[in-house]
Amino acid sequence: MTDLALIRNFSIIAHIDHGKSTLADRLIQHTGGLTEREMSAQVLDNMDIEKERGITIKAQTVRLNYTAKDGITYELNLMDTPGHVDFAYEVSRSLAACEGALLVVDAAQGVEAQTLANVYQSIEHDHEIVPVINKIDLPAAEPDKVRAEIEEVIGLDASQAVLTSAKSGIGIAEVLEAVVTRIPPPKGDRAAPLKAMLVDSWYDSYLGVVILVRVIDGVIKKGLNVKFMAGGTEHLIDRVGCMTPKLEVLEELGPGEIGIITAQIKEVAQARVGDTITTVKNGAAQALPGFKEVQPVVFCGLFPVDAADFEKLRESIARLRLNDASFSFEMESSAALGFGFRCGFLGLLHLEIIQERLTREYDLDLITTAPSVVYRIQLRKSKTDDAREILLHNPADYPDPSRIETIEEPWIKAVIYTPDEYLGSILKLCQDRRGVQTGLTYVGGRAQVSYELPLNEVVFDFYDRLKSISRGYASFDYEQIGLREGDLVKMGILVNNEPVDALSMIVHRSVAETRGRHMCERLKDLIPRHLFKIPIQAAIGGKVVARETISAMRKDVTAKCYGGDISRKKKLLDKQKKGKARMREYGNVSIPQEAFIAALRMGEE
Ligand SMILES: Nc1nc2c(ncn2[C@@H]2O[C@H](COP(=O)(O)OP(=O)(O)OP(=O)(O)O)[C@@H](O)[C@H]2O)c(=O)[nH]1
Repeated sequence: MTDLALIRNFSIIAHIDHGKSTLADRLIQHTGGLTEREMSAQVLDNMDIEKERGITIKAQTVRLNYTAKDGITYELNLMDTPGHVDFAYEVSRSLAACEGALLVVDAAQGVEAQTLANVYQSIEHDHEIVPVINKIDLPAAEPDKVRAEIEEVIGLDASQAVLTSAKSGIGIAEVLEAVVTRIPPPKGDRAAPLKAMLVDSWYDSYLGVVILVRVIDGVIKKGLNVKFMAGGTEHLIDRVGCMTPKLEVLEELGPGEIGIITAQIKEVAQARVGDTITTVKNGAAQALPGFKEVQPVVFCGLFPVDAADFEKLRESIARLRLNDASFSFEMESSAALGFGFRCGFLGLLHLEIIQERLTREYDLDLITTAPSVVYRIQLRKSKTDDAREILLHNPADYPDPSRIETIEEPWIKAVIYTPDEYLGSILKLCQDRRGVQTGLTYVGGRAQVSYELPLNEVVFDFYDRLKSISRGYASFDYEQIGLREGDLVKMGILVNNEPVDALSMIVHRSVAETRGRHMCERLKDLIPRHLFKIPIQAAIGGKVVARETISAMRKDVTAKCYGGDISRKKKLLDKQKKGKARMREYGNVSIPQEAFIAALRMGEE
């Protein structure tokens, strides 16, 4: 156990790409946590997909032993936080485990939407915030301007901001000194009943479920019987340690310390982020505040392209779920797609990550149906059924419209930060997505716009569109603000007069016709011609709101080689067959896999 006065717990908050992971790696290197050789790039982002996309998904923590200028060796616990809005709750728990934060701002880009969102959270946790202006090596760096911006926009004193280049290693020692001298040590009582916050958990193939904890009061050690207060389960601690970033086994973790424990737990679902850990005997009476059950907000169906892969998909999903308790799945069957799973995610990025891992790590070809949010529907009484409330996760389960009293949809509050010249197009985008503007301010040639938007309008491609119309300069952050009633209807898509349930979606009546028209136009381009004419229709109830027709193909593809080289003909047929494997048959129409996702991108409106 370390004396409380010598502990510093801090996190790094930053907008995506401002250099958080690079700085973290430098701090580890400087304090000797790893030798140069062990120092593979970006130690903290240890998942492949994280590395590829350059974003942090899971919070990780490392302990650094730093001997400061005063000659004293301090225990620094550096918490890496996820850098994406989908993981906001995990961020809030990581922040709650610290007393301070380094606020990393890119010297060329300045303050961005996500910087603001995270810094306000950090302020709410009463953190001491140390501004770090990074990337000062860039020719476009303007540290003085960024310093002024931090003061003006966030209201923090930035006169003592540390200037760094994490890439070339400038200012790293200064950052460590600032952590020791400016961030306060934790408080805690060793004699009090154990109270530790479960900050994060992940699955390790050797250790089983590993739990990251922050001890508030008391002591946690091997052999202790503990209770997870929200989860209601009891476990025997079999290992206590910390990451340096290698695992180092410790005797115990005392108040104020951050470290890891294992307890023969098989699934991360049992170790819920934000839970309070106490002893079974003489434990704490009250749990720590702030625990929340995470709920998936975006749902979609995942179906194997090849029905024979269903079992493999089931196993792969179950395995992924061992390590990610925040996504949910249940079996679903669709008339057109056969057997698959309805899965729930924290957001679109989370959806993409899971989908990508299934495709890549488990080698599965998947069809993803239209993502949908969760709607709350009040049903009227019918002859056979009482009035009741349902939660709709799947457009295919949309009830008989005559029974619907009200439908409510989730809304978000979004903050967009953009250079002035893109403001007009951004306002139009938000307006087209049924947004309600709630604020607009200017700071140094940049606009900060706040909008309330239906989540349903954001889940498809809002972020991509925002990035493309602002050439990547606009940034976006959101939080959920609850349900609101809306005039929402189910729009079905018929291909050759057959409903394709995987393409049906819930839309607001005011935009249904436009969406329906776009969808039909897109499908017309995406579905190959057949030997017969194919009508594509968008319909609400029995009413067709848009229609396109794919004209018939004139000739059989092999007709060209009639009487010619037989091997060429065979090749063509093979090619066709391969193409077919990635198609889905609807009645007698083949729809390529890409059509399912591509058709959902709303595109220019
Ligand atoms: N020129 C320059 N580039 C830097 C510096 N620090 C980081 N970078 C680069 O900026 C990019 C983003 O850095 P990361 O450390 O991955 O950013 P991050 O903030 O951790 O990103 P998330 O994990 O997505 O939040 C990388 O290409 C880094 O090499 C710096 O001081 N100077």
